Amino acid sequence: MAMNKRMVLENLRAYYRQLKGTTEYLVKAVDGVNLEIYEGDILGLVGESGCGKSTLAKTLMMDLTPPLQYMGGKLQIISRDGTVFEITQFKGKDQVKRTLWGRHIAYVPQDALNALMPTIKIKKIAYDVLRSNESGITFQEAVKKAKERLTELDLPDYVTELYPFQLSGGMRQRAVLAMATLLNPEILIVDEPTSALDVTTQKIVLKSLIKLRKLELVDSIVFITHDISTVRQIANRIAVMYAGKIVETGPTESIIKEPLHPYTKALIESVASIEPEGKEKGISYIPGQPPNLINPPTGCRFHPRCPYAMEICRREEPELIKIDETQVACWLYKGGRENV
Ligand SMILES: Nc1ncnc2c1ncn2[C@@H]1O[C@H](COP(=O)(O)OP(=O)(O)OP(=O)(O)O)[C@@H](O)[C@H]1O
Repeated sequence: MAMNKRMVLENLRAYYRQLKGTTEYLVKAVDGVNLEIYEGDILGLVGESGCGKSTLAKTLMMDLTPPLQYMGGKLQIISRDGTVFEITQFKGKDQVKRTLWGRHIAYVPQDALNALMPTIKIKKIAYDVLRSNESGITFQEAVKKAKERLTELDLPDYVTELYPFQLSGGMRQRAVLAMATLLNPEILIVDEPTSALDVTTQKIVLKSLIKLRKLELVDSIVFITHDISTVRQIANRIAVMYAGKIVETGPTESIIKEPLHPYTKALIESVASIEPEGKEKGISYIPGQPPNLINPPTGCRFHPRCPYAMEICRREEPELIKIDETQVACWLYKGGRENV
């Protein structure tokens, strides 16, 4: 089955410029990311805290403000009608914002629960979003569309009449999703959408995300989390990020059941050993620490923590190679899976 690409990232790089005294340091938070996102994907982007997931989300939006800066690489959105947007060729953030945000790509950040202005009713928020795309739309038409979208996400339509502060956490999170997707963007990026919610509410929010996909209100979702067990419930594909790079991508089941990269293995084992109690945010049970991204390790960035590290791993960086449906960047697989 031919799959339509919706987003292509090639060697994408974005660094934080940090000044200590008179010396400038570059924090290489997104450092050569290669990834393809397809129509129909719910892609789980996983990795420990600090590996660059949120920075990658900002880079996908080209929502870059100092000290974060684009450093190179390719970033494309392919729209439903086949238009290819070369995002890095745009002239500044304003042009990206006008052309792409909300229409082709939407982002619900980590602090989305507080993102809505508490003193503006949901219907006014919807009107502003819809008017930005279609200046002639009337207030009544906008409210009607907002009610439809809220209903699609199983929220009562009177939510339009409420202020964000009147909504519970779960309802507010779904209202944010509804508002972010009013213009049916091809791509929706959600950063830790459920981490602040209790388990029951988490399930409801995950259901809303699945619905956005099923109803084809969005084509592809990138779901960012440090929690691989949440991703398992919703994603068809997983991309594993470590120290600014994607180290493995593939179908959810093969990543969970047969992880190839030693980092993915460690990540999955760490979850298996701590469930269900120890899932507090940010806790890592993988021995060692993620590296400093100012001076990351040479070769494979995971080699100092890797139980299988070989000489070549310290010296040379592994490229992503294809093994069945999975892509993995690891020297263990240089000669194919049989070599391991
Ligand atoms: N404003 C900043 N200036 C300098 N470095 C930063 C800045 N913001 C983030 N970083 C660094 O960039 C790296 C990636 O951070 P990022 O927030 O993208 O990771 P993450 O995987 O999303 O983590 P989390 O799950 O905790 O949100 C980290 O090393 C972090 O310390």
